[in-house]
Amino acid sequence: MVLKCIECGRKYDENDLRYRCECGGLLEVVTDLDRAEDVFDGKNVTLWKYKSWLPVKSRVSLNEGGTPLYKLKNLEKGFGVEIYAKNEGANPTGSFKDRGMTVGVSKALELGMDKVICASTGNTSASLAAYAARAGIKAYVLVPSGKIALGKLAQAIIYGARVVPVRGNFDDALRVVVEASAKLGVYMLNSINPFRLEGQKTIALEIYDQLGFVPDNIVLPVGNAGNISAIWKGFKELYEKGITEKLPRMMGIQAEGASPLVRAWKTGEKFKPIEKPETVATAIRIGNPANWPKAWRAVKESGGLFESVSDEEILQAQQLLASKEGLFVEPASAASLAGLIKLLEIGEVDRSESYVLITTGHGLKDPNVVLNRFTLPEPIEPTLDAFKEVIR
Ligand SMILES: Cc1ncc(COP(=O)(O)O)c(C=O)c1O
Ligand SMILES: N[C@@H](CCOP(=O)(O)O)C(=O)O
Repeated sequence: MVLKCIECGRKYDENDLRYRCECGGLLEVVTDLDRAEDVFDGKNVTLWKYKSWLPVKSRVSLNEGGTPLYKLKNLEKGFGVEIYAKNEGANPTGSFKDRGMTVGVSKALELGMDKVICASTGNTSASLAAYAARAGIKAYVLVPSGKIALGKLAQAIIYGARVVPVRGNFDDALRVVVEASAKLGVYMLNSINPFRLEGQKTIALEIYDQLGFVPDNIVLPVGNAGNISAIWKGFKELYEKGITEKLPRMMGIQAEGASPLVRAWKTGEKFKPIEKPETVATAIRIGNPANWPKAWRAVKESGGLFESVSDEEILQAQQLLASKEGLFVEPASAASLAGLIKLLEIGEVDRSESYVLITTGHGLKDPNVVLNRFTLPEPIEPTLDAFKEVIR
């Protein structure tokens, strides 16, 4: 396997320690499709079932992947469309990042690296910390001070990472991490690292394996824009290998206050970062998505779209998923349903098609966002009469 620049096509050895091309372009792994096996029988789905599609030989694993794909029957009745959710909150640390980290940390060991680093709005740091612990190597995680959900911070701390709060947002932290990885000999495991995205492309492989068909549309939240690029790469490889005959449309959803891709998409202007991103969905509070050229290509090639949703729409969708389907996801993940609802309302989508929402992270990671919106009633006396009063 080799690394290839998505801008100029220059190739590099897979063991070159680099994250970008000399021209500055993003790199991607060129998968050896002759080696990739047709294992799609709908059985025993886990990430490592697809090892012949992945660019590593070693394996640092916590049994990631194999996440449930639910048919959202109650929401389907309400909205009159076929909807599924691929629930990535069921991964070992509660988000899709584990798919990237099992491959990324395995690659770090193959390259002989004993220190890893990332910038994070929370989930990447939790996941990197866990996989570094499993591998017995040191993790440094830089997070925007005061802007990371409680559960994610607790995870990074308890897994033993060196947590470094930064006075600034995610984009500022990532700048420092990119410099540190170039100058201090630490291996960077943000999604600019193409091996991270190889792990994440297994979401596509699993969706096909579990459904037995390629859905018409994939709807997912977009932050640093790695996941949408990775999932598209997975579907394209299935297609290029001749296993599937169809490709889905990729629909990327951003929060209104952090939506540089939506702005460029809708205005036709050149992509420009947002200086001060803001949203209740802290996981996607990102103004300068590092993978934006890959995400743009995924949406363009697939005939998809970018759309934005307000914080209120995100929180309502979070409540809907929990109260109608028993799925508690974090706010960023609910942006996928919020996006689909908005697209249905404005008539931008076809009601006869199927939609798979990627619910990217577990709701328990960010309990405050729920507790801040709801107040408990006064306590009652411990008697049946008091309870009867309540339900009267
Ligand atoms: C829960 C959650 N959802 C969505 C995203 C967005 O994914 P990406 O950065 O790959 O676009 C992130 C991280 O950015 C996340 O943590
Ligand atoms: N939401 C992410 C942001 C960083 O994205 P990455 O995929 O580039 O690591 C996080 O959890 O930190």
